[in-house]
Formats: sequence, C-alpha cells, structure tokens
Amino acid sequence: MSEGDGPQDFMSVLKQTKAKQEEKKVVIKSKKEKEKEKKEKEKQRKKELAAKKKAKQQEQKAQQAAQNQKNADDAAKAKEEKNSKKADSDSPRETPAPASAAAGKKGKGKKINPAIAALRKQMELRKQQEEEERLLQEEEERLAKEEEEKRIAEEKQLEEQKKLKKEKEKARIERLKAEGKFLTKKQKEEKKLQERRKQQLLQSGNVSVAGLKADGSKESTQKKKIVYGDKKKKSSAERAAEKAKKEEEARKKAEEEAAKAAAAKAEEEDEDDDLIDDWEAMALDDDEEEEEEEQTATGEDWSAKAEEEEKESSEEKQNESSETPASTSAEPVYAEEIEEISTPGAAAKSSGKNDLRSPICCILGHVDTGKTKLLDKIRQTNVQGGEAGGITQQIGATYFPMTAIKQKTKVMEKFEENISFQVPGLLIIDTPGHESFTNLRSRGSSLCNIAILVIDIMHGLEQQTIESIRLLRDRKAPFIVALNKIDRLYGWEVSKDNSFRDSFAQQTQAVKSEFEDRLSKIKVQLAEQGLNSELYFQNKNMAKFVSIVPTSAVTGEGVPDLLWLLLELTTKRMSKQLMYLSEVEATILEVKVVEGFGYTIDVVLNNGILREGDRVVLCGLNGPIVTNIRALLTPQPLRELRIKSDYVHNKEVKAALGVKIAANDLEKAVAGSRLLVVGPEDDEEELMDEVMDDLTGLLNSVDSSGRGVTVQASTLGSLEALLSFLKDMKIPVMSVGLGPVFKRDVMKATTMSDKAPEYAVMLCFDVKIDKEAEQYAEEHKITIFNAEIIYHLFDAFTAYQEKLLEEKRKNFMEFAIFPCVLNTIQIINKRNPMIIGVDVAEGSVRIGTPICAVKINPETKQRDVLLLGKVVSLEVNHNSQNIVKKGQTAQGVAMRLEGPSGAQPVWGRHVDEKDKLYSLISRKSIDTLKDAAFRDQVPREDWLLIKALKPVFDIK
Ligand SMILES: Nc1nc2c(ncn2[C@@H]2O[C@H](COP(=O)(O)OP(=O)(O)OP(=O)(O)O)[C@@H](O)[C@H]2O)c(=O)[nH]1
Repeated sequence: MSEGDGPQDFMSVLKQTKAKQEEKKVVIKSKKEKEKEKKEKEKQRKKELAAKKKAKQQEQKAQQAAQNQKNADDAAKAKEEKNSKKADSDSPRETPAPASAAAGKKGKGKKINPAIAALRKQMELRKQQEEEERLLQEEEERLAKEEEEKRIAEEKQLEEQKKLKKEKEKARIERLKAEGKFLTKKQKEEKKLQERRKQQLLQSGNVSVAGLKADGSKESTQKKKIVYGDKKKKSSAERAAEKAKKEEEARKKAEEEAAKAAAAKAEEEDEDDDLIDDWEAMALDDDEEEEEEEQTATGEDWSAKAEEEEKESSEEKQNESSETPASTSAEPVYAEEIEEISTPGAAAKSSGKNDLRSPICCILGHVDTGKTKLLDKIRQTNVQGGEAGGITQQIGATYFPMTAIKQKTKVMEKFEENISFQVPGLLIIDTPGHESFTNLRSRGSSLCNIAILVIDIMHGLEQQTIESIRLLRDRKAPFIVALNKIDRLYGWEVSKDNSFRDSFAQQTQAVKSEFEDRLSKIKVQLAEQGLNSELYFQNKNMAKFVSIVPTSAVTGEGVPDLLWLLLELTTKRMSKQLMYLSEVEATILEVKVVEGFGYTIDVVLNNGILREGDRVVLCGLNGPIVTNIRALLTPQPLRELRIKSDYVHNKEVKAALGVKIAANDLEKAVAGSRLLVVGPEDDEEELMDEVMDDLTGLLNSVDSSGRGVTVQASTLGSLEALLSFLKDMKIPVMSVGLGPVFKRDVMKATTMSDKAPEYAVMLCFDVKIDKEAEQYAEEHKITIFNAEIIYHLFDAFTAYQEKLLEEKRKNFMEFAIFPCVLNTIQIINKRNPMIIGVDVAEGSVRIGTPICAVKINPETKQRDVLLLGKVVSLEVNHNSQNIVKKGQTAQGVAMRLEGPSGAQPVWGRHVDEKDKLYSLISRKSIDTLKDAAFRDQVPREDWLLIKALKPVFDIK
C-alpha cells in the first residue's frame, strides 16, 4: 500500500461521510417541524399583507395631507386677496381691529365660505380616516389576540395531551412492571427487529428452496430474496420515514450531547473563578463516582444479558405458540434443504419450532495461560476415526457438530441428566485472543455468543485477564472462566479427558486444599474486578455469578465440563440470540492475500446465507467497497488450513460458519467491519452509507477540544477496543486511523507539539510503521508507541507522561509552594543564619518553602508581607527532615531560613514571636499546584488551607 492512496485520509473519509450524513439529516424534516414551518409561513404571509395595507394607507394619508395643504393655501390666498381688495375700496386709514373683525364676519357670510367649507371637509375626511384606521387597528389587534389565544389554547391542549399520554404511559409501565412484562426501549426495538426478522423467515419459508440449484431458475431468484434483511422488504417511503426517525433521534441525541458539552465547558470556565473550590469538589466527586461505579459493576453485565435473554425467550415461546400453522411448517423445509448443499456441518436438522444456529465461541486470556493448548485439546477428537465426530476445520474457526459434542461430553452423564442440546453444533473461533474477539462485532456489540476466559490457576488474574474482562463487559458478551493448568497442582493424579468432578474426587486432601486455596484467592481477585464467581456445578445463579470450570489443557480434564457448560448456557439461556435468521449478518475477521485469489477476506457468517455472485458492500479504508463474491471458500475436510489452495468452492454457505471470500477490490477492506449483501430491492448507496456508519461512529471518540493523542490500529475491532480503553483512562484522542502508520499520520500528531506536548504521541495498536514515518517522527520528536497488547501501550504511555511530568516538576519546583501556618516557639538565632523553633499549626513545611509574616500597617492599613527567607533545613530532635506536617511531632521544628540578601526583617523590630508565619503563596503558586505535575501531591486539606489563606494574601 503506498502512502498516496493509503489510509492517511482516514479522518477526512470519516468526516466527509459524517458530513454527508448530516446533510441528509437537514433535508428530512419531522411532521412537527413541517407543521411549524407551515404556521410560520402563514404568519409571515399575514404580516406581509398587513404591511402592504399599512403602506397603502400611509400613501393615501400623504395624498390627503398634500390635498389639505393645497386647500389651506388656496383658502389663505383667497382671504388675502379679499382683504387687500377691501382695504383698497374702504379708506386709506388704518382699519381698526373691530372693523376688520366685523368685515371678517361680514366676509364669512358671503365670500370666505368656500375656504371654511374646504377646511371642514378636510377635517371630516381626516376624522373619517382616523376612524377607519382605528377600526382597522382594532380589527388587527383583535385578530392577533385571537390568534395568540388560539395558539395558547393549542399549546395547552397539546401539553395536556402530552401529560395525559405520559400518565397513561406511566400507568401502563407500572401495570407491565407489575405483570413482569415491562420491556425497555432497547428490548422493544430488539423485539421489533426480531419480529420483522421472523416475518421474513416465515415469508422465506413460503418460497420453495428446492430450486437452490446452480441453474439460476426462477425459483432460485425468488428464493434469493429471503436472504436479504428487513431493510429490503420495505418500500422506499417506509425506509425514508424510518431513516428520518432515526436521524431525528440522532439529532436530538447530538443536541443533548452538545448541550451537555456546552454546560461542561461553562462549568470549566466557571472553574477559573474559584479554582480551589471547584478543584476540591471535583476531587471529591471523583472519589464518590469511583465508589459508585465499583458497586454497580458487580456481576451486573453478566446477569443483565442472561436475564434479558431468559425473559425474552419466555416471551418468544408465547409468540411461537401463536404462530400460524402454515408459517411454522415452512421453516424446517428451508433449513433442511439448505443443509443439503451447504458446507458439511454448517447446519443440522432443526425442529420446526426452534431453528437455532450454532453458537459462536471465542477464547481470551493472558499470555501463556494455555488458550492455544486448550483450543487444541477441545478440537482433538477422542472419538475413534476422527471423522466420525464430524469436527470440521473452517476458515478461522472449528465447527463441532452435535454428534461430536455428545461424544466429548459423555463423561458428564454421571453428573448431568439429559445431555441434549437443540443447536446444530458449536463454532469455536480458532485464533485466541483479543484480536478475533474484538473484530467479531457488529455495531459495537459482540457477535461472540459466549467466551472462555482462560486463567492460569498458578498465576491468578494478570494484566490481560483484566483487560479481557473489560472487553467482555464493554461488548456485553457472556463468558465462563476456564481455570487452567490444574494438573500443575502439586501431587495431582491424572485421569485423562475426565470430567473435573470425577478427577477431583480422586485427589488427595493436600491437592484438594491447594486447589481450594487458589480458587478462593482467584474468586477474590475476580470480585475486585466486580465479578461474582462460583464453581460451575455449585453455581445456583448463572445470571449473577460467573461460572468457573477447572481444566487442564494437557490432560484434558475438565474439557468435557467446559464444552457441556458452553452449550448448556448458550442453548438454555440465550436461545433467542441463536434463532436462525435469513438476514445476512457477517463480520470480516481478516484481510489476507492468498495465492491464486489475490486479496481475500475471512468472514464469520453469523446469520443468513451467502452465495457465489452475491453483490456485497463492506467498509473500506478510503470509503465503502462494493464488489461481487467471486468464490466462497472453505478448507478441505481434515486438512491443515495452511496448505495452499486446498479450498472447497461453495455455491453457497449458511450460518454459522467461517468462510473465505475472494472478490475484487478487497485490498482496503477493514477487518472488524460488517459485510452487507445488496438485494434486488436495495438501494446500494444506502447500504454503502450504512456500512460506513461503523467508521463514522469512531469520530465520537475524538475530543472536541482538538487536544489529545493520535491513535492508530490494525482493525476496526482493535481500534474500538483501544478507544474505549483510552476513554476509561481519561486520555483524550485527537485523531484516529486504521492500518499502517504513514508520514501523514505522524504529521497530524505534530500539531500537538505546541498545543499540548504531553499528547504529541502516537498510540498504535498492532500496526506496521512506515520507515519514512518513523524517521519523520524522530525528527519532530513524536514518540510512537506500538504494542500488540493494549495494556503495554497504556503502560508505555503513562511512563512517558510521568517522565514529562517529572521534568515539569523539576522546572517548576520553586513555584510549587505548599501552604502552611507556623507558630513561633522560640528564636534560636536571629540572623545569619536565622533559625526559628516553630510548631506546624496547619499544612506542611518543606525545604525550599519561602516563609513570611503578614502585617497590617497601622497607619496606611496596607498589607505588608515580610519575607523571612526560604527554608534550607528542618530538624526535629536533631534529625533532618525534608518535610514536616501538622501533627507529625509534638516537639518543635528547628527551621533554618536563608534570607533574601540584606532585606531580612529584624526580629523584635519587624516581627516577633506573636506573629503567625506562613508559606508565601500566590496566584502563580496555586496554579502550579493545580498542574498535573503536582496535583496528585496536594491533599484535600491543603486545598482547604489554600482557600483559607487566600484572603491573608489578598489573592483573588
Ligand atoms: N501443565 C500444563 N501446561 C499447560 C497447560 N495449558 C498450557 N500449558 C503450557 O503453557 C504454555 C503456554 O500455552 P499456550 O497454549 O501457548 O498458551 P497461550 O495462552 O495460547 O499463549 P499465547 O499464545 O502466548 O497467548 C505451553 O508451554 C503449554 O504447554 C495445562 O493445562 N497444564
């Protein structure tokens, strides 16, 4: 893979895909939004109308005003003319006012009349207009009021409806709870999905599958439909509605998260105002939170899933009994006929009622606990003639049909009655460890139905055991513990391939005691991880207690118990999960080059059928990959997987099994991502979006502050595991990537060099690092941590951070002033050097701490801080100390101070025994203590003391 087309664009691929999804979100509006929009449009329209009306009125008014003005001018002119005429005709004497008034009166009666009339007319007109305006205004106000009232009434009604609905819902939930039928939202969604899947299964049953021949007959094409998931059965309108709903939910969630983030940010800002208070509060909260978490973790995850399953399976039984006879009868035909042409052992006959598929099992544990050996032992058939057991090697997995399991668990008959299981067999993933477990995932949850966590009885819980527990918990995967290497207990009597109980009964008392001792220690260790555990045959509550099976991978003791328990738990407690579904559910475990086939993907088909020629969509590093299945390969029976080109070509394969797919364009396929089949009614684009969801989800792990480490992993599963681990460890992530590390990935990390040097690192999980990238990292001082074990990565990173902090501590030591209050007992030496006997009243006094007295000047009322000097030595009972804490000694502490040259205050003059002495704290010293380099060293009492001392030094 070259850098140019490599995964360096991973973040931008993610961002682009997400942006595309967001864009779509904007276009699709909910019904409520549409109504709101409609109302707003109506409002806007009314507003515009009112505005037009007003504008018209104003225009009229203006015209009227102009007219009035003209009339007034005319009237005035007429009057003027008349007066001048009168003056001319009467006498040249000045007209006395009354005469003129009389003349005016006379004039009014005869000639001024038109002007007055015009004025009157104007006034009337104006009045009329005003009246009209008033009425219009009133009408508008009335309308607005009415509208407002209507809106309020509607809102009220809506509110009441909501309230009523809520109350009803509450009552319903109460009722359901009382009846024990209450389902959470998730459970409901799952139930719905199951229903839909069942529907399809039923529908598929109606289609004759006898036509599953290579001739591509009509029947065969019809039947093909059954493979496709629920999405494909929906009309595009339904799909759009569902999508809109989903997006609406996502949007709401995003908004909530944004609000939360904003609140958190606001809090952070507030923090600056009163740092110490908040810091203390934060520290206290942290402690409480941790305690709470520990309490709730105890066995809950395990029990939740199993209980959920139990409840569901009882519901399922009810549903089954109400199924139509036609549909139930259709199922077995489907299962049987497929079996004929699927890979050997891929499916067995199943009853019409319970068409279950084989459970999938993974093995996890610390290195050298015996995972591989145990797997080999389980695989090893102790049945004569090997093939009789029918154990088949698949791609990345081994398949155990029921006949083999029955033979292998025969020794259990002595202890367990009725060993019969309804599943066709068991599929155990061949590669033990995190890698396969983390990749066996779909949308964050595990496709592994049950896991075996191997613990070495001689070593107990180790780092990777704890990491495995965390992973299993994260993915909510049920598991059992194989307490391996019991044959190493001193004096153990071997009874090959026997059941544990039988073997154990034959052991000496000393062996039994050692076993009990070690077992109880390991139980305590598991409890420390929040897990209740019990020996499987003493476990009365499988839902709350993890079962422990003692085993030996060397002698085979306990292996029958292990197999028996795996099936007992999966079939009896998780049958719903194992319901065979026609919808294809498949995950890519590995991407490999195989001679003669080019790039291939190893896939675990969890559900459904895959056929040669199927068009499939999968997640690629640079975007979705759409291709056609060229070959479906499984290994030759009883042959070593590694022997090249010894593959069987299958026309089709049925879940559950491991299969290798050869197709074009698989080079950039992402291990750990889903594989979807494009059906005839499917929108390929939609599936492409869907498959990329797995990747865009990763962006949520990227810290919004833009600060954090750069993370790179080999597969989607391991990247998710690493991200979840970093989240737990509160290590922020700035950028994520998949596949080998190239220069461009390192360049991203360099952006942290100035911003947050402690994060200018790359945490890489099981990936190759390109030479050029390595060189670039070295030049730019970017540390690349690469490990195959998450814990090792974390250890290396924390060690690196500690080193940085240590450097910081060294550089900022002089500003890290811890608070203390001292009472002077005695002046031992006034000057050169100043030695004082003190009692530590509060906090702690340390070498290097500047000591001062604070006096208020009686005249100026000013605060005088008198620095006595820095502590250069501390002695208690003639023993030197680096630090003396409050209450540490009842005797005094002899404190030697090295004064600030010349300006040292004089005892008796500037300070005396009555003055309290303090460590000289400041805003800078407080901030330094708050830094990660010192934070851990500051106890809560010191923060309280700092808070109390702030007014003494007038620190804001
Ligand atoms: N005595 C004894 N030795 C065992 C048992 N199981 C495994 N061993 C030995 O322990 C060593 C490690 O066993 P593996 O099966 O390689 O362990 P693993 O967990 O697969 O180790 P990794 O692949 O490194 O993670 C080998 O030498 C085994 O022979 C056991 O039950 N009893």
